[in-house]
Amino acid sequence: MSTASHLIVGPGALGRLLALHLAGSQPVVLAGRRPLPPEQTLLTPEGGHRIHRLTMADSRRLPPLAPAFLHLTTKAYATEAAYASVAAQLPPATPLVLWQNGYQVQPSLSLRHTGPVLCASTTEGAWLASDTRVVHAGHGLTYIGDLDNRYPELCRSLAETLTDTGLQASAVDDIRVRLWHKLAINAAINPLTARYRIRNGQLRDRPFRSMVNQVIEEVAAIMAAEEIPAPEAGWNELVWQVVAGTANNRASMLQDVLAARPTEREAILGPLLAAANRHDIAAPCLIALEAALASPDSHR
Ligand SMILES: NC(=O)C1=CN([C@@H]2O[C@H](COP(=O)(O)OP(=O)(O)OC[C@H]3O[C@@H](n4cnc5c(N)ncnc54)[C@H](OP(=O)(O)O)[C@@H]3O)[C@@H](O)[C@H]2O)C=CC1
Ligand SMILES: CC(C)(CO)C(=O)C(=O)O
Repeated sequence: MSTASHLIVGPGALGRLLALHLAGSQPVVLAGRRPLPPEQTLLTPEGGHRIHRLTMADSRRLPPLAPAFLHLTTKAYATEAAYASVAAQLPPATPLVLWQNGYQVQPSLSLRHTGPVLCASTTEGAWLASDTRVVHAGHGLTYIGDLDNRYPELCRSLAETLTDTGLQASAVDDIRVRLWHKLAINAAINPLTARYRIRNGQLRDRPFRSMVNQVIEEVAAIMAAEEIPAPEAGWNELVWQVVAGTANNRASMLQDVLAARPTEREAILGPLLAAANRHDIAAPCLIALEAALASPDSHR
């Protein structure tokens, strides 16, 4: 049985970014559902490149492995299926690391998986240029924690490993709050940019600015009811800072809509709408965005 330290399932933008950072110093296996060339190139934000020959595997037929970490880097809507396909092939106590945006898979898999479940919330940015190239668009920060704070040492050790490879990471004891803060940002930016096919910075213009502010108002009320502490600078500042910092970006949800792929709307809007329902809070803007994105016309 191989002692590959990191098994990464989901060889997309984030999975390859992670694999190509870890590969210089750690045993890594990158697993997916379709064959990819083992030689992979990472284009760095500084304009350089790193090439590694990665060990690739079919996620449905893994070689015998006992990894120190199983990283799931699929989109939120594909994560349960990816987990189901690999979990039975691995020792049940294998630590799992969930890299998804939103707050959908984190609570359910934390309950279901028998080993430790760590959650990563990252502001790294990556996109795929081809089957052999991933572009690291911008450096970010990654927070690692588990929902019940049962594995602080494991979180620290993973954060140190990631930082050593060039992905700056910290272990935190409030990952739930951090995931909800990121979800607030994604809820205010992604659905509107996807619905109106605009770049993030255009949200500052009329008529979108007031729509963003209305979404923030609804999100803030839901967060308060869920007892998620507001960021120090307030919800408005949190969102508008990210809009300014990513003004030229096409948000991931817009990219998904343009490429006719499913979006992560359920993982981002779903937990907010469920909480609004639980606390009897009106959320007309979030409901309208969810309905617009759920409609088959959203991809036209
Ligand atoms: N990219 C980024 O910069 C960031 C991404 N994130 C989050 O990370 C997650 C992943 O995003 P990203 O990397 O961009 O997404 P991608 O779509 O680029 O990658 C997802 C990968 O998962 C694979 N996959 C899907 N189902 C399975 C399965 N059952 N078994 C194995 N592999 C599977 C897909 O392969 P296939 O080709 O077969 O469909 C694809 O390679 C998302 O939740 C996203 O929100 C968070 C912060 C930044
Ligand atoms: C922060 C933001 C909105 C940047 O585009 C993002 O996370 C995304 O596109 O999903």
